[in-house]
Order: sequence, then structure tokens, then C-alpha cells
Amino acid sequence: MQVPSFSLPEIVADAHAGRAPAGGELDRVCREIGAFVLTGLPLPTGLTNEVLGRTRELFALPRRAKAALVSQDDQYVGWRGTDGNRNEYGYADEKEMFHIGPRVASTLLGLGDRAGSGSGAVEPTRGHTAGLVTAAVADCPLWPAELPGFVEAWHRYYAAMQESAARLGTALAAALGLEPSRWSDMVAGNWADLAANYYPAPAPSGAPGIRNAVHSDLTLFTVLLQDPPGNGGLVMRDRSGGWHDVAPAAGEFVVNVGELLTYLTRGAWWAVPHEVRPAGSAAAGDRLTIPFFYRPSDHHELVPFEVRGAGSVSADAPPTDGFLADTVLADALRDAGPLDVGAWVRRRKLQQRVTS
Ligand SMILES: O=C(O)CCC(=O)C(=O)O
Ligand SMILES: [Fe+2]
Repeated sequence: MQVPSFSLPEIVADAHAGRAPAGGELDRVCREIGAFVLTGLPLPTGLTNEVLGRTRELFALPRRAKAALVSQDDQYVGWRGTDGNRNEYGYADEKEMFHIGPRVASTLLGLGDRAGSGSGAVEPTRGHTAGLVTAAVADCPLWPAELPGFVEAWHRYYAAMQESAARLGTALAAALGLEPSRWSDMVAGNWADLAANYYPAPAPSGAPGIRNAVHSDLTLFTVLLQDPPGNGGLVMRDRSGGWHDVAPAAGEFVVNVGELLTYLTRGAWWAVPHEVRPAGSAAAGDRLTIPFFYRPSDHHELVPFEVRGAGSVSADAPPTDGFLADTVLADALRDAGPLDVGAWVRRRKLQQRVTS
């Protein structure tokens, strides 16, 4: 099964015209599947290939250079390796990661001053990028100073993702029937993170392991770029238990609903559990993906929306099969009271950590 596809300019135009985006389909898909393909993002020509290529250069650095990018203070940013390391949910995945956001790298916001300003692609002028790498590296030691092209591409891609997410937010708010300011106030000064997952080709001997164990994201939504061909393997589980393939394709992004939207809609929208299945064999090669994790700053207070179907799933209903999204659903229904995003995320991470 494939997930549905939406054109960003079309669903935004619907929202601006006061129509239900895609004739109500966007809302239905977010309730039932929690994932869709998105096209028509405002990206300058060549930027996705540039960011993918530069990110491959990062993972190709000698291990010692990458180890210098491990954060001492915050295990969720910087570089993390494969050797038996557990991911933030406590699972051992076969992947390396690099993760960064404005809470540790304030220069990421420097190119974002056009956000929300128009319909064209986000492209900083030369004057904007001059001195950027120097400023970024001086500001945050997690940037690889030996790869200026990486630092610049990540800033440009971050700005384009912020603009894309702002536009998508307009359409999602319309799909939920929210006042536009209710959404825009929530994401003003957001702490979206940009990350990369690198899954090496499996060893020629031995069974390939799971690449990214099942989880749902602690975001409002995530916008994922998959390296085409990338070798696939990503699957999403809809609310009724069906698994959907989301194969990489040029010009396509995968959007998945995150647990913050399940919480805010009190269960109406589905934070889709997903995983990256093992590569069939070493011949399948490696895989690179770049997720943009969109969430408000830790200081934002979560106040659930009044939307159709909110809370209509009973808190007493037993979890269907123990997937993580069932837990957040029960939490959302229990009405946890005022909670800021930072406290919510810390609580979710503790709940998700596996011990074996
Ligand atoms: O690499 C992928 O395809 C999925 C990545 C993912 O789910 C994540 O980083 O949260
Ligand atoms: Fe994910």
C-alpha cells in the first residue's frame, strides 16, 4: 500500500480560500494513516542533492573527526555512532546520526528571515552566506569546521524546511478548523531540529539487523527527505494496523504526524509508528535520510485544540498492540493538565525507554 500524496501549493491555496484542504482528504489521512507524501516544497533548484551529498561527506569523515562532534551536555544533538549505542528510545539501531537545532546552534535562524514572506523558493543572497560558516562554527562546536560546504548547505536547507513547515502548518491548521493564529503562535520561535540518519550497508556475513526500530516521533510533524534510490525499507503503520511502504522518489518528501499532534488533538490525529526494516543484503547498499523534526520550543505550553473527534476514543480502551502511539493516546485522553513541551518530551522519552 502507498500513502496518499498532496501538493503543498494546492493545500495551502485551499486553506487561504477557506476550503477544507484537498476536499477534506488531508484531515482524513492525518486521522487514519498519519503519513503522506508531499510535493511542491519551496526548495531552490539543486538544494536536496547538495544537502544529501554534503551529508555523505560528514559520515565519510574519519571516526576520530566524528567523535569530536559528540555533545557532552545533550545526548540528542551532535554525532552518534553505531557501535552498540542505543538510540533515544533505548533501542540499538544500525545507524549513525547527526542532529542539530537552534537551541544549540543559533545561526540556523539567521537565514530564516524570509520565512512566511511569499510563495517563491527560499534562497539567501550571497551577502547572507558570506561569513556564515565562520559565525556558525564559532557559535556551536558541534558543526564540522573541516566541512564548510556541509555547514552552509545545512543552513540553507534548514531555512527552506522552516518555510515549508510554515506553509504546511497553514494547511494543517485549516484541516483542523483552527484559527490561523492558534497555529502560528504555537510555532513562533520553534525549536525544529534537522538531523541525518546514515545506515551503513550491512556486513557481507550475518543477518542484516533492523535499521531503525519502530517508534513514533516526538514532533508536531516530521518532514523526511530520503536519498533516492536510498534502498527504501521505511514503513508506516496506520491506525487500523496496515503497513504502508514509503519508497524514496526524487522531489518527494514524507510527512508523518508526530505525537504532539496526537496529544493536541486528544487522539483525533494519528502519530504514525514507523520503522526502517533491514536491508535485504550487503548488496542493497547504504541508506541516508534527512528528517526535519518540527516542534515548538520547550517553553511553549500545550493546550489541546477543540477539534472534531477529540477524545472520542475511550481512555479505558486497551492499547491495540502495545505500539508507542497507543501510550500517548491514553495520556492525551487522561487530560494531563498544563504541560510545557520540554516537560512533555522528557516524560515521553522516559516512557519509551526500553530496558532490555
Ligand atoms: O530513516 C528513515 O527512513 C526514518 C527516520 C526516522 O524515522 C527518524 O529519524 O525519526
Ligand atoms: Fe521517526
